[in-house]
Amino acid sequence: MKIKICGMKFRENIEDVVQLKPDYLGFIFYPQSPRYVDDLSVLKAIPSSIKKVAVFVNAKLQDALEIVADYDFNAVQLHGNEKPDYCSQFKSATVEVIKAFGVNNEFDFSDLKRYKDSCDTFLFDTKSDSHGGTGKTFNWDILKNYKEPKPFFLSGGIGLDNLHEVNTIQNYGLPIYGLDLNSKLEVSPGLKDTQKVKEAIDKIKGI
Ligand SMILES: O=C(O)c1ccccc1NCC(=O)[C@H](O)[C@H](O)COP(=O)(O)O
Repeated sequence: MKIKICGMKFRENIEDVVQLKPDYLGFIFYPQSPRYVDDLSVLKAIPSSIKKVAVFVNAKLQDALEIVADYDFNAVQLHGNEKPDYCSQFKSATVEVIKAFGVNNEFDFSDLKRYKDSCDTFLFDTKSDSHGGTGKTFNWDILKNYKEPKPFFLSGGIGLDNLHEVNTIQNYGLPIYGLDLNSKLEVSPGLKDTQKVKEAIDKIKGI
C-alpha cells in the first residue's frame, strides 16, 4: 500500500517528514488553499526516492505544464473538474497522472470510464466546495459501486483514529493503491505533526 502525505509547505517540516520515507509528497498549487506552496525552494529538500506530486485545481494548462517541467515533478494530481483531454496532456512515461474526484452518496462511478486512458490512478476524496483538505471522510461503503480496474488512492479525513477501518475496504476486493493523508496529521495547515505522521506510516505498513 503506497503512502502519500499531502499539503506539505515548510522546509524543516518537509525535511523531517522525508526521513519517514513516504512514497509520495503532495504540494498544493491552488492559491485559495491554506496549504498553497508559495516558496518553491522547499522542493529541493526532497530526495529522488520520494515522488513529488503537484496538486492543481482547474489550473491553466500551460501554467501547470510549466510547473511540472520546471520543478521535475513525478506526478500531477488534478483535483478540480478537469476533463479527460486535459488530463491526457500530462501523460508521459515519467509523469504519473492522478485524477481526483470528490465523492458523496450521489457519486456516479460509471462516469469514470471516460478517464480510462487519460490517467494512471484515481483518488477518491470527500466532496467539498474547498476541493480538499477538509479532514472529513466520505461514506466508504459507496466504494462498493466502483467496478473499474484502475487503482485508486483513498483520501479524505484519514487519520490515526480511522486507519484501522481501511481493512474493511480491502475486504471488498477493490484495487486500492494507496492512502492519502493530510489535515488529520497537522499541527496547523501545511505543518505536519511528525510524530503523528510516523505513527500513521507505521500503522499503514502493518495493514
Ligand atoms: O489540502 C488542501 O488544502 C487542498 C486544497 C484544494 C485541493 C486539494 C487539496 N488537498 C489535496 C489532497 O490530496 C488532500 O490530501 C485530500 O484533500 C485529503 O485531505 P484531508 O481530508 O485533510 O485528509
